[in-house]
Amino acid sequence: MLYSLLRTYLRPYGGDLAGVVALQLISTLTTLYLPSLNAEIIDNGVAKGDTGVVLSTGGTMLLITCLQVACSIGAVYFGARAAMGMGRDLRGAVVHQVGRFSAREVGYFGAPSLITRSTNDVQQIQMVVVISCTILVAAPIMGIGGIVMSIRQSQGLAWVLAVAVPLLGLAMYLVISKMVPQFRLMQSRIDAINRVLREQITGIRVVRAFVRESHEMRRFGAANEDLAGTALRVGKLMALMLPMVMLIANITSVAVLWLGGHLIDQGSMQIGSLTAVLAYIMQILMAVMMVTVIAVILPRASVCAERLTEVLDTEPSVQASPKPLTSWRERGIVEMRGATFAFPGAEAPVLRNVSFLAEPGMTTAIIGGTGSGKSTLLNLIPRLIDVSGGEVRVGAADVRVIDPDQLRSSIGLVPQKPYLFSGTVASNLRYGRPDATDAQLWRCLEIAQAADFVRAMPGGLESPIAQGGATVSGGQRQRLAIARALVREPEIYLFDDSFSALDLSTDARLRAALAPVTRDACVIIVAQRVSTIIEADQIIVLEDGAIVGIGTHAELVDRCQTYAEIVASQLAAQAAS
Ligand SMILES: Nc1ncnc2c1ncn2[C@@H]1O[C@H](COP(=O)(O)OP(=O)(O)OP(=O)(O)O)[C@@H](O)[C@H]1O
Repeated sequence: MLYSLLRTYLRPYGGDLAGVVALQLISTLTTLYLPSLNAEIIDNGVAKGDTGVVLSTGGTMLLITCLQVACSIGAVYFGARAAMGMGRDLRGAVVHQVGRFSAREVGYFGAPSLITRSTNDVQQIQMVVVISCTILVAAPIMGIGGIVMSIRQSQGLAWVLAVAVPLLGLAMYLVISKMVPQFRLMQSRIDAINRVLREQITGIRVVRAFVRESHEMRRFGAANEDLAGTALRVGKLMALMLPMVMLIANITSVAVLWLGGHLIDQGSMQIGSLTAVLAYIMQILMAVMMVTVIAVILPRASVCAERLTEVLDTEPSVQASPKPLTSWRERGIVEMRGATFAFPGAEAPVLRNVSFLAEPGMTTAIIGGTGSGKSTLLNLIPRLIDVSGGEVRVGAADVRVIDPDQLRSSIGLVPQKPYLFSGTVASNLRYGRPDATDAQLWRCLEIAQAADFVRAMPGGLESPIAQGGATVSGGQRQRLAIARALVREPEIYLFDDSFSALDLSTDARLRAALAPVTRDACVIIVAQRVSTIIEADQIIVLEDGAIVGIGTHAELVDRCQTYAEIVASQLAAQAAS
């Protein structure tokens, strides 16, 4: 998976990668050439007292070193450019794909995991590319070249290499084979600690309110200990690697010196060749070390590639039609015909055979117990989810054949948990209509009963809003979200329990102000309070995902037992208070 991901996303950077290969090739070959020149200085310059050879060969070495440095810098530059470009493209592709997901896919992966995947996981893959660009070319050339060059210098010492290289390879294999499972474990430990931390930060008020700080500290402590323990095991294995390499390198050097000394004594080898062989041995061992670095980071990157491919290969369940309708008649009519919806894997459908018609100029209210499917029903209209059976129509067309952007721009949705973005009051209100004037914003704030508190804010329309709307109260957030939907002037308004955080008098004033503005629009209101919907043209009563009553308040009180019970329970509650 890592390979196919890299092949796809590195393709546009073929030129940069070719540059890396060429420059690394030159850099590594020059590194290999230097010990031979050093041998030349010792054997033909120092040993024979020829200063000319020392100076001219030394000068050549200096030039070659400069070339090597220039090539290494160039290789790092091109490698980083390819890796960063690939990372940017991959991150962009993942975020674009997540943008196409419906609530179903987002729910399946979970928001925290999608964020980790598009940031940390992409970073791991980027790191593999950066390191591979340096190592994958250099290591084989340095390793094989080092062996060839040292045999060229002295065949008598070749068998030392024949023992040392496999021995080092075996030692590395043993350490890495212990390390790989620890790395996999570490990735899941990082996931676990992220999960605990996110939960604790998001739910901090609940933790404090229920005095569960010490329990949560213990929970975090356990996750922290797990991660630290795994990291320590990996660290110990890593710490073992360098001394092990140095031990094998030093034993090899001693063997080469001992054998080389004998060969020099016999006159079959020169002292310069011996120093060159020693340098090549170090280079060969370096090459083996480099390969092990790749072997260490690959498993982690493979896990990340699997996670990213899973996101990229997931087909969104809500897809635009191949030939989407961009204009359709009667944009303000909402109709459901036998609409059924089941969450994936769920045994029973959440909505069953729901049919109704909501027309422009009409207010349709939906009421029902908790979990009866009210929000799910509303989410079907802007295609945040798609029906499992039946049909949802807006105007003359099935929502599945309408261009999703066009469909959604005809709808003003106020979700049950309204979300405000970091910015200002004005930037949030203009979210669905960037060209709205200040006067229009104030008008919508007046209708949403939000003008007074916005006026009281130090900056008015330009007052800052924190991420998620954390700096305003629940009721204020709800009213700003209502104003945001009004600014759009859509044909269809969907209010998902949008008046629940308002007191009764604000609720009544808001509905009174809303009536003239939404006169020609189709309004669908999900509500808990009967008082909010008492004047609706039609009320739909939902129970366990099915419609059990449909009509006006007066009709339903007589005809629908579920509705009559809701009314009775709320009247009793009012009387008690
Ligand atoms: N992502 C999900 N996966 C599985 N089941 C879900 C999911 N979201 C909601 N449900 C289930 O679907 C049912 C209907 O949920 P929905 O949010 O539509 O109810 P609701 O009538 O709006 O409730 P409330 O009045 O509490 O907001 C509930 O039983 C809920 O448990």
